[in-house]
Amino acid sequence: MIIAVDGPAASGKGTIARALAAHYALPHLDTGLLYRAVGQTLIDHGGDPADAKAALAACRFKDKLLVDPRLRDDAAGIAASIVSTHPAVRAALIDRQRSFARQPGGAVLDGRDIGTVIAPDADAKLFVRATSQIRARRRHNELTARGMAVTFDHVLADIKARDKRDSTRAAAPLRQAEDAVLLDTSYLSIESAIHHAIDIVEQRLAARTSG
Ligand SMILES: Nc1ncnc2c1ncn2[C@@H]1O[C@H](COP(=O)(O)OP(=O)(O)O)[C@@H](O)[C@H]1O
Ligand SMILES: Nc1ccn([C@@H]2O[C@H](COP(=O)(O)OP(=O)(O)O)[C@@H](O)[C@H]2O)c(=O)n1
Repeated sequence: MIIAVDGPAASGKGTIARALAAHYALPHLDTGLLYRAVGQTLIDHGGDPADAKAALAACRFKDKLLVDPRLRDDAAGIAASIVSTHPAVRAALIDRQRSFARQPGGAVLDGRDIGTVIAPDADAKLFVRATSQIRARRRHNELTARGMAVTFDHVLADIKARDKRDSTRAAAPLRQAEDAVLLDTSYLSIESAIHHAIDIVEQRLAARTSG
């Protein structure tokens, strides 16, 4: 079974994808980390994320970078959202994501274009959203808990800029797949968001077996 979980920054898609993976005993891939690794490689080497050629070269990052905690920083997120606008970067990362999705037994992937581009044939698709204020509050809490000195207003501005870039880019923009189920987590606790997500997947599976 392939489960696709998409949505904007800090909507809760990673939390939901990890919980679904644990519930169904499936492997999970946070595809945002791949773009963050490309962004971080450029930060480390003084490259410009807007330079498509430099960004493509940075796609050859070492796998050990994927566990580097710096990938969770704001700077890596912003650089990721710039490198991800280059079609050549998206193309360089596509095989890895598609083969993860198609491994025997299936997988859960979360990102921006899983339901639309990476796994359009996924068995269940969720589109997770929350208001930008609530997402900024969550991300701000997360960053300050990690000791980063960043203001709420700064995080909110970053989230809005990233939303705009992710949804207006020409290559694989952030959008809800037609057959994805919308899950608004704005006023849901983590537990209840996970509960709703499992319900959605169960309904999809039931519809598939009865249809
Ligand atoms: N429903 C929720 N209510 C409150 N906090 C949440 C909820 N879902 C996720 N979070 C918290 O918000 C932050 C961002 O969640 P995450 O799942 O990493 O989002 P995304 O993968 O969409 O960027 C994390 O600190 C997470 O624990
Ligand atoms: N499948 C994906 C995943 C991430 N991305 C890009 O990578 C950036 C970082 O993704 P992320 O999922 O780690 O970001 P958060 O939602 O966790 O803040 C996003 O802003 C997107 O621009 C993408 O283009 N396609």
